[in-house]
Amino acid sequence: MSATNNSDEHVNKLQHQISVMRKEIKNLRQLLDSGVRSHRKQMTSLQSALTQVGQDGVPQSQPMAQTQRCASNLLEKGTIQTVPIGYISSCFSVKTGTPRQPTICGPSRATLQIQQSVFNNPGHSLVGLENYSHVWVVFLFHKNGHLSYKAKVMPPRLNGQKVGVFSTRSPHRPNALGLTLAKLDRVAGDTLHLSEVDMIAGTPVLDIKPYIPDYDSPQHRPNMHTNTDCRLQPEGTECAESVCSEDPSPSTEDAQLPMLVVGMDGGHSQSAEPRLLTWTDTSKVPILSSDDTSSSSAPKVLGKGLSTVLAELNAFLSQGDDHLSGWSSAKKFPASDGHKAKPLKQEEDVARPCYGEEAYSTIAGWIREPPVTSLEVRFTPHAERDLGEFLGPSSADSLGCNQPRFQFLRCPKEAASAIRGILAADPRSVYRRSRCKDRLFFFTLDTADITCWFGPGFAEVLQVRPVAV
Ligand SMILES: C[S@@+](CC[C@H](N)C(=O)[O-])C[C@H]1O[C@@H](n2cnc3c(N)ncnc32)[C@H](O)[C@@H]1O
Repeated sequence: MSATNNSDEHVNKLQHQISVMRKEIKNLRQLLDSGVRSHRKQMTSLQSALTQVGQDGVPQSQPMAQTQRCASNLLEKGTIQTVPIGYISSCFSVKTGTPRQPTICGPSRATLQIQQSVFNNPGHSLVGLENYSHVWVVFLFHKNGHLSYKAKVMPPRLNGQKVGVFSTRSPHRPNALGLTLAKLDRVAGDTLHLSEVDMIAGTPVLDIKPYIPDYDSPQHRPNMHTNTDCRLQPEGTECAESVCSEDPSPSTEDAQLPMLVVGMDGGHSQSAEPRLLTWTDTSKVPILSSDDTSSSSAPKVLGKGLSTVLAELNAFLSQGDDHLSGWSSAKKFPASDGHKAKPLKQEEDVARPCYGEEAYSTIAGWIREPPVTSLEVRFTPHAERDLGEFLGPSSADSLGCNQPRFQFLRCPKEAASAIRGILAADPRSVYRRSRCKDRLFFFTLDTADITCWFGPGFAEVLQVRPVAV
């Protein structure tokens, strides 16, 4: 009897506990709901507040993380609030008479001071830029007068003929964005000293990027694994065997580009990076010695030792102007000054040729000699087979089966080439590279999901699967 009473009591206690817990859960749910509601409200007001910035100039005092979340939402929709990083002071005050392109008038000079409202220490944002001779300036045509634009325009030099606005550099375009490649004469603290500009005073500048011929000039681009000939491999059929093997020979394009690359021991007092000197017009570049410069292999030239290269360069230059015929701008080139190792300080006038004498562009040494080495890329036989299954976008379905099909890439061989390029450059973040070395790495290329892993000095593709639809 007493045992039954005890178990009844126990059941009652349990039931009571359950009902208390239910109440607590209900309360928690209510709290959560109201929290979510207020969070949503906050988000909406943040978004509308953000859209106001720039229109009324009121700075937002919202928490950073929330603001960034909202800003990224806006970015994804293509809505951005631009904040000029500075305003041009230039020798041109009105549009009339301002050069139509920077190449028209080299001595056209300007300065750009980075605004303190953008960075607490504006000068910090320019550290390293002194290694470059040219910068892209992205700016607003703020004096367009009206914001109208037409699909077809009449470029002055076409004398009345019309062409599509996007085939021109007309200021009257949607978004009124201008792009000028300016010469960077000097960086002094928070200020850039420029020449070869075509912007009027007061022009709001949105961004500055270093000019890097390897990225920005097709004739200077290194071999990008793009010379795949899909015709050698019937699309999606017999590719599997050799689809992933590396091209044995360098591209002919590579061989034809005798770009002179000279390592300069800039004796840089602030950074250990060497500067590279590259001739911008490779077609006019005299070749120093067939062994060293005809192959356009920058690391090879640099690998020789800077002093040897400088000695060779000086020897070449001291041979006189005869060797420079057909290269008129170089005749005035200040051979010794321009090539001597010279400390580059931010606040110092850099020994660069004056307008009309420059025949080169310079870039930071780490662009071509980065501390991150490129990786060897391998495919497992399994991954090769996977990739060989894919068809090109226009190939006829073989045997009517449901083979995976690329949308953009022309054939598995081209895909293998793209994968090689991506992995050789080690796409991992610094964090992943150091902290999660052993993790599998996934990425998507066209319609293929790629799985790989990284070992010391190599990346190996393990699997290539069609993207799940
Ligand atoms: C043809 S645009 C080319 C600008 C730039 N190099 C580009 O390709 O985007 C150059 C002309 O724009 C005009 N211009 C320069 N700064 C401007 C500004 N802030 N607002 C409106 N027009 C400007 C000048 O008349 C100049 O001759």
